[in-house]
Amino acid sequence: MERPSRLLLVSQLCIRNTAYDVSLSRSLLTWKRLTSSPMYRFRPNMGHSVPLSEIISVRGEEEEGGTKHKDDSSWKKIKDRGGQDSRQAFTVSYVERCRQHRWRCAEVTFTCPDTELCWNWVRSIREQLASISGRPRSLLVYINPYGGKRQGKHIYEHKVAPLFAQAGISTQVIVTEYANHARDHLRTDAELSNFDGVVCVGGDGMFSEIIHGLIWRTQIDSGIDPNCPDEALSPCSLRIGIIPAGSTDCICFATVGTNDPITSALHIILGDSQPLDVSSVHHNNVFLRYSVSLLGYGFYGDVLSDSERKRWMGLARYDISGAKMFLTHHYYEGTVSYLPARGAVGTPRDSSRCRSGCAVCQHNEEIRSDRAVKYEMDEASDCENDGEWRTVRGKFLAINAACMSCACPRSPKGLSPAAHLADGTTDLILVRKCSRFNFLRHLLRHTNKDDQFDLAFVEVHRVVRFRFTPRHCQSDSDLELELLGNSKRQIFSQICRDHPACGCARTYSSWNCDGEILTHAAIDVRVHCRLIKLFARGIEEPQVFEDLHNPCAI
Ligand SMILES: CCCCCCCCCCCCC/C=C/[C@@H](O)[C@H](COP(=O)(O)O)NC(C)=O
Ligand SMILES: Nc1ncnc2c1ncn2[C@@H]1O[C@H](COP(=O)(O)OP(=O)(O)O)[C@@H](O)[C@H]1O
Ligand SMILES: [Ca+2]
Repeated sequence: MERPSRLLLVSQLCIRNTAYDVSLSRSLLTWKRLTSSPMYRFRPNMGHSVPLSEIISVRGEEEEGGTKHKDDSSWKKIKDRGGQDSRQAFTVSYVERCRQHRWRCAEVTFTCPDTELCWNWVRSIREQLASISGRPRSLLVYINPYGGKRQGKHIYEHKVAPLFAQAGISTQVIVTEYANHARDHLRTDAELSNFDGVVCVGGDGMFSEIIHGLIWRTQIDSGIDPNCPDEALSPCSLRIGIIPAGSTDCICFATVGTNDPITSALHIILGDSQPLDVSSVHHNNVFLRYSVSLLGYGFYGDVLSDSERKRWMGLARYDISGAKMFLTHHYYEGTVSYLPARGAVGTPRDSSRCRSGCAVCQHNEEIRSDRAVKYEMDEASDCENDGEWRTVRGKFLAINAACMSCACPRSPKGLSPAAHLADGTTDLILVRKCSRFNFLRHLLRHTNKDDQFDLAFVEVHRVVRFRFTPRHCQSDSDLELELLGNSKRQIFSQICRDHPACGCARTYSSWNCDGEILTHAAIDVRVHCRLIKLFARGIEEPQVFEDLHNPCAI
């Protein structure tokens, strides 16, 4: 156990009638059983340490007749059951790590011999907590009541709000009334200076609304034109917390390691910060959307278009549409050009993964800033100036770009398992036309340990920018999917009905952009390194929590 340096307080206090040596330093709260009791003499005395940075709150507490009366503000002398001795108690709530990256709120209650000492402990711990920088005091919360299983409001009220209250965080809560309510509120109405962060209760689609509002607002406030694909965008200063309450929730899963509202709430309370790359998507120099997870044309675009019509089925819609699109086996012709990430450490085939405090992300960030200083250029465009565009033409079943791993419960390692959250690159995955059997092999490898890229018809490139032009668009890039409209779609679906499960070429698919359908097939995508920040820390390596002592050992 780390020996706390410069102790602020040391006392003998009791936990459940057992005496402990308790100490507080600037970084740790430690309690260790006194060994004088004959009962414990021969048992190992490990002690227990909680980093100050993982303490949620401390509160004064009265213990009377076995029932506890919480009292945050005032301190009263209380009597024990016999009515003779006076005792005071305080309770510390802290983060406890459970299996599979889940966090829980654990509590330990210390009883003190006198009021003065007890008060001293509470005051000292509170002072240390107040000196931790980066913890939010005030949050703007958006709840999508219709996301996922429609549990957003319930999840927030029952699992999250009590924790925020306990941590002394004030909130303004907005339950959205229509799609894009949160986006539009953030763009124009929200008084952002009142808040230390924004909380999104919903799925990937809701998160997408939040980042669209926040990024847009930040650019307008900084005098940057978000429509220009070559502009270096200004990073958003407010962090975003995700309380998962949607269908896939891959952004939460890939940045925290689990989809659990309590774990997410605790990351927000501790004030974690995880920067995230964002891709901007343009069509003919007109801004379409931002993406942080999956940009998918072909298979994933078709699955999303089809599943939107089946929303009433709930979460099963992705399975039904997935199976249908797999059988339909459409492929699409087009040209992909991309700018490889040069000078960046890491490749999409690495066996190492982006984890909390990722060295690859940090290294690439340093390279970017060094270059920017050296060549006096903006950081976002430096990779592009010395790069060489490459072009791939062909028939594709799927074209996917993953700015992050896109891990989710359905695919725990994700679409691109070695992708990084904040390295300024996206992994461009090209799945060429192949047999259904081979495509199934590729898809199934998303769900097991085998490498989904180790197949002759799959290629993957780590890029900073790419463009896609569908074949029939090549001479007429203005063609809009929307204008294609129903007439052409009907012709194609007629053809497909005439040839069931034909595996035929369709002219256009659509792009699935973080769960939203894009209106154009020809797009220009550019990665903006660390444009936003989340209240998260990336997925922790397992040994981080194995090293920490388990309170159950007390
Ligand atoms: C035959 C077996 C096939 C298994 C294939 C498993 C691959 C799963 C890869 C999923 C990648 C998910 C990327 C996240 C996408 C979300 O933005 C989007 C929208 O999520 P939301 O509904 O808003 O939570 N969900 C989907 C399925 O397109
Ligand atoms: N009040 C609302 N009514 C209808 N749709 C909404 C509302 N608030 C948000 N939305 C939209 O609902 C869509 C799905 O939300 P999301 O929370 O991502 O759930 P899911 O993961 O189930 O798709 C998003 O595109 C979002 O814009
Ligand atoms: Ca990335």
